[in-house]
Amino acid sequence: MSDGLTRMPPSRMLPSRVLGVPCPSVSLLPLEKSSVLESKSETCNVMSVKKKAFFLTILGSTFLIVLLGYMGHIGASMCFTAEPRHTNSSPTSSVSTTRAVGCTTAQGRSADGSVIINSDGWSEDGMLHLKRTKKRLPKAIIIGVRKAGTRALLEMLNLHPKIAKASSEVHYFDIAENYEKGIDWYRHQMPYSYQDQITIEKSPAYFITEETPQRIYQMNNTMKLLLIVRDPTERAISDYTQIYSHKQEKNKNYDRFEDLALDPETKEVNTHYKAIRTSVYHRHMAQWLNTSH
Ligand SMILES: Nc1ncnc2c1ncn2[C@@H]1O[C@H](COP(=O)(O)OS(=O)(=O)O)[C@@H](OP(=O)(O)O)[C@H]1O
Repeated sequence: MSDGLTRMPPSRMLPSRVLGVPCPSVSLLPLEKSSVLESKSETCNVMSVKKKAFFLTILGSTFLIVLLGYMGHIGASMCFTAEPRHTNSSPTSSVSTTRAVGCTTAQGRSADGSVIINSDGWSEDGMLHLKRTKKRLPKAIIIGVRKAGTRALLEMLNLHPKIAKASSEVHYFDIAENYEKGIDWYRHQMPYSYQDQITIEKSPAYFITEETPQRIYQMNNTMKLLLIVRDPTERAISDYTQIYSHKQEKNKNYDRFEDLALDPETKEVNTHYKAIRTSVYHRHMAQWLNTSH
């Protein structure tokens, strides 16, 4: 009595290859020897199952590796600081956003020192940002005055889509250690921006630092300088209060404002005290006005 196995075409009954691997012990068997056939078939089936399991494991592992690699890519991308503000700030951004993924550790720079972005929208400096954006030197700087509302001014300006602000105070022109790092370092502190945007940074200490006007002038003599001032006495008190609270946070003592602001002997205003000195605007302004000569 035939058992079904013998009625099957050889190719279905005894696959000569299992997942592309030859099964020689089976492919040479005569069809009529059904008993042998069955036992061999079982052998082959067992082997086939093993091989299938083996190759499925390989396939599964490959899939897992690819999946993990993809997730790793996403994870890496998420580590970077995207600058979503630009997403809404350019008419081209809706197209750019979908392409703005990628990361690499290479430090690619163009001849003028700008960070290069390749055609896929991948940054060459390990940062995630939008295609066609790059780090550019500022065209405007809020130079001060400290405690006069410089942060508010920067944030308000930054509401405009054509403005790209540096996220923190850069202190390039007033701190010698930063200035010595050079113009590329300074550019690197800037946000990614489109060509038609104005990059802006604020470092209120610039206004009162003697070297700053000349340094800015040397870098760009058409730089737009923004100065916001406040009632000098209120500004000095605000300045004192900030430092006082920092001292308190560290459980450190700090003199009273009147003891610092007034000369202890003459009781005149102590213009050597920094909070007062900063408020004598005309002295600092003279430095700026004389710079280009
Ligand atoms: N719109 C507006 N009008 C008036 N005053 C304002 C405004 N925005 C900020 N401020 C006050 O400015 C003080 C903070 O100034 P800055 O942002 O320049 O401070 S800092 O130099 O960056 O530390 C801080 O002053 P004090 O509160 O006296 O410390 C802010 O309250």
